[in-house]
Amino acid sequence: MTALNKSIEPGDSPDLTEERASGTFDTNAMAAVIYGSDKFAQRRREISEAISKIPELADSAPLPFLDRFGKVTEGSRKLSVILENIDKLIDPSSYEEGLHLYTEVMGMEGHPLALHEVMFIPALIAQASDEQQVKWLGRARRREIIGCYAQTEMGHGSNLRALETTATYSPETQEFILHSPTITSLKWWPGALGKSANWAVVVANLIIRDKNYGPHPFMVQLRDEDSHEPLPGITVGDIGPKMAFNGGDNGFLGFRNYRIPREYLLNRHAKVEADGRYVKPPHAKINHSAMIRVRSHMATGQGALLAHALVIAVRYSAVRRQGYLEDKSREVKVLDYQTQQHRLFPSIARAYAFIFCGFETIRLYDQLLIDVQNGNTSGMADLHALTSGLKSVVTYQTGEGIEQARMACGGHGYSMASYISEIYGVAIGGCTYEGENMVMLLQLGRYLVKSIEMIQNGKSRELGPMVAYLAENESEIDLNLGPNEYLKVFEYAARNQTWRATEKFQKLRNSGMSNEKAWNQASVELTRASRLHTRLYIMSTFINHVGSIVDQKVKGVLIDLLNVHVTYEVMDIGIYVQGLLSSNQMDLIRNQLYVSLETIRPNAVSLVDSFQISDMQLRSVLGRRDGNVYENLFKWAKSSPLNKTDVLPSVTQYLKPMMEKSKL
Ligand SMILES: CCCCC/C=C/C(=O)SCCNC(=O)CCNC(=O)[C@H](O)C(C)(C)COP(=O)(O)OP(=O)(O)OC[C@H]1O[C@@H](n2cnc3c(N)ncnc32)[C@H](O)[C@@H]1OP(=O)(O)O
Ligand SMILES: Cc1cc2nc3c(=O)[nH]c(=O)nc-3n(C[C@H](O)[C@H](O)[C@H](O)COP(=O)(O)OP(=O)(O)OC[C@H]3O[C@@H](n4cnc5c(N)ncnc54)[C@H](O)[C@@H]3O)c2cc1C
Repeated sequence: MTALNKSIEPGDSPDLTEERASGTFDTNAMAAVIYGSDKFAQRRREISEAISKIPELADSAPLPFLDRFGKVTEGSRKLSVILENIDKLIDPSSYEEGLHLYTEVMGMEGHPLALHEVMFIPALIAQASDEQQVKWLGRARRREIIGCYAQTEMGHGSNLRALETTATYSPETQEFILHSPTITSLKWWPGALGKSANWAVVVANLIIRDKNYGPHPFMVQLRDEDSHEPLPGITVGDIGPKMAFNGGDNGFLGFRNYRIPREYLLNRHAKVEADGRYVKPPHAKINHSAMIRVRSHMATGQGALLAHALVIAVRYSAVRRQGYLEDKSREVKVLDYQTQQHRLFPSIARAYAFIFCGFETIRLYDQLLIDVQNGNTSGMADLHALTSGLKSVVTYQTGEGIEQARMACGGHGYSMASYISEIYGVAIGGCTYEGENMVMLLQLGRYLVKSIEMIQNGKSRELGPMVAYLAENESEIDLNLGPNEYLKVFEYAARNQTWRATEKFQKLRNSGMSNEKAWNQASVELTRASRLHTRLYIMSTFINHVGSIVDQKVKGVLIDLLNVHVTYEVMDIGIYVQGLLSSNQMDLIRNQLYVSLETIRPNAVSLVDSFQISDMQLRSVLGRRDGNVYENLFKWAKSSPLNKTDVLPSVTQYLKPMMEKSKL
């Protein structure tokens, strides 16, 4: 009989083999659920296999041992090997296959095409007219040019209305003149801008005859396509090392009266005629669409990052033995401690929840894109509100989960051999990019306040399906009935907090305070409402997704995981449900959580194996598939450049003379 867990191989650590043997479901079937289809899960495995057969695609050294220059060079080197072999590796027309290929080979530290695929091409698809797409999209897709998305400035990120870069239209020459008037107007942060990109989608204020029409996207050539030297009028470079993404070249960019043709305004939606007449877009915020796209994909992306950390921590916890339970003859696997399970299993549930929730959000974005291309922008506000909250909650909780995973690995978690700190650095970048989390929670807060105002004005029937619960009344909760009852608990918490926060805002405003001051004074409460609303959405998409699964064994374990999720999440928001649940009910939930941790325990390793993240992609000594951690940890340490010689020049030059001097 073949094992249900497909990761078992001879030579593996017996501890991991034992864990895998206790799994109750087929990990390939679970991978099909995680990656949307059996076909794609299978393609991922085939691509990983094909990559492993090309030695030049492997890291030339463990990435933590490379300096910044080495990391940037390594990214470009591997990219060139990928492109030489691309037809052997993937279907080049598949975005998903490409993403898997890049993630596996490049890792997460950044590379020259990261923003090209994630923002530049999508911005062209969403914002360039058909004619402009003929001109640039094919070139971008064939990678004849490398692009980035340059919006944020040194002095302005969250508040787009304050951007300083200008694009002034000159009807005489039919050109836009791009200019950076101050230091604070320098574009600052765009990924791949510093050294790699030769084109950019630049967001600048459109000025026509002294009137400012606000931020618009322009296609701008930055570097000569032959020499790669910056073009006259362009100042560009790298912004220096960061917390993570150090294989990437986030950059700065300034313009000195730099001219581009009128046709370089991305004009699918807004246009400037030759005589300077402005043609308005169908929605004032349509220029923000590249950001909505990235935010829509962030739940899946962050779920994957959390998954990376959990693969490492759960596998390692099954081979790490420390202390005793009943049997004093052998130390136990640390995964058997309830505290360890409480640290890790709710995060496994969240990783699955984020991935499933991401499917739904991407579907909503793809639908919106079609609608907008057909001139229907009515869904924009809803998706903007939803994705603003979602990116904030998933990035924060992912960071929390990764940090717990690191601590769950004890001392070795702190070593770069675990690679967890790199994953953490990458993940928490998401709390900031695509809109700082507090700012985005307040965007959702605005939407929630408006929803309450609709109810107050007798327009409950006009509420969208995601906020309809705000108009409902509390009902009795019977927690024995399963996940849907927990959903009602969350609805209660989100509804109560949204009403309380809105009423606080309204009361302050009615007391004579300005709208802005009242908003500011209610803002912490509003962000709390936004988080609860978003967590409700995540829970409901998790429940719906599990309900749709056909394979009964997979569904069974996901129901167990859902039980971990709903009980943990409700305990976590205890303070918001005190008016609904008695202390007996809270005790009941707490006990259900502890039982559900025990229930999931035999499947813990199989649940993380199902993410099917190869060793190459994981880059973690602690998280190796075979569980042979200790001998490889020693090998890894020995490969440190510091160990090339027994006596370092710094010892000879400084420490020895110091010790000699002290002897005198
Ligand atoms: C692999 C790693 C990749 C990393 C890549 C990273 C890339 C980046 O980070 S790119 C740069 C990202 N930058 C941001 O995300 C900036 C964040 N700020 C904003 O998005 C905006 O400034 C804002 C949304 C916070 C506010 O927009 P603003 O134009 O200033 O609008 P108002 O606050 O006045 O709101 C007016 C009105 O418009 C609604 N609205 C705003 N955005 C949208 C939208 N995208 N779609 C639909 N509606 C939108 C907003 O809700 C307001 O509505 P009302 O309340 O009805 O007035
Ligand atoms: C890894 C990484 C990659 C990036 N890639 C790109 C890229 O490719 N292209 C690009 O254009 N940009 C990029 N950025 C920039 C990024 O989008 C901005 O840094 C981000 O939007 C936050 O803006 P800020 O830096 O101005 O933060 P600030 O707005 O200065 O935030 C500072 C503090 O002020 C608070 N704050 C600000 N406004 C308000 C408000 N209205 N109400 C309450 N609190 C407020 C925030 O909550 C935060 O606590 C990247 C950033 C990072 C970290």
